[in-house]
Amino acid sequence: MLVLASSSPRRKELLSQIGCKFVCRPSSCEELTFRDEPNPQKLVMQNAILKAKASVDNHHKDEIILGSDTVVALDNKIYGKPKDDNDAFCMLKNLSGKTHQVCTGIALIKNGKIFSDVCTTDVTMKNLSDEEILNYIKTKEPQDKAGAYAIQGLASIFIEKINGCYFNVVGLPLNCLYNLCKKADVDL
Ligand SMILES: Cc1cn([C@H]2C[C@H](O)[C@@H](COP(=O)(O)OP(=O)(O)OP(=O)(O)O)O2)c(=O)[nH]c1=O
Repeated sequence: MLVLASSSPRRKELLSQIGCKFVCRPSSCEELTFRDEPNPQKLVMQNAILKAKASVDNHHKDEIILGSDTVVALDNKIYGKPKDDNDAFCMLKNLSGKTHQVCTGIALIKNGKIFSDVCTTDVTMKNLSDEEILNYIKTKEPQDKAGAYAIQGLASIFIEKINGCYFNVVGLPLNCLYNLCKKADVDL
């Protein structure tokens, strides 16, 4: 049985979309921040492993656990979920008119063995006026999203271009996950 170590409704939807049978077991763990690991790819991979490890149930050693973590990276800065509306404003103001990277780390634990990978997508956002940012923040969509936007939601109108996996931006790179499962001999 596959266990999705996540409370993200997006990850749940994406995994359901490919017909995978799984249970959700969100865990709470102390995640690393950019202060611990300034490299976004390494950061998300380590956090994905931490999340997966926190959901391991030692009574069910046959379970396969999937953890994941998404951040937005631009100009040597890493953006997670905004703390508040001000934080969301600053993030969107910085992302405006630029191309940033969205990195998602995924980690599978099978029989105590860890398999992990990371996927990166370039996302180009249009120039945003302060009014557009403020109106968007009012919708509350930015609150629980890395980089304070949801490509799959209202922010879709702000996205000029993407290069790479779309599902990675939403929180679960499906092709990357499929490849990792093959490596770990896990049947999705
Ligand atoms: C950039 C972007 C992020 N996101 C989401 C994906 C992730 O759910 C979230 C980043 O936060 P994460 O900390 O990666 O995940 P989470 O807290 O939502 O869930 P969990 O730790 O329990 O697995 O941002 C979008 O939904 N759309 C987007 O366009």
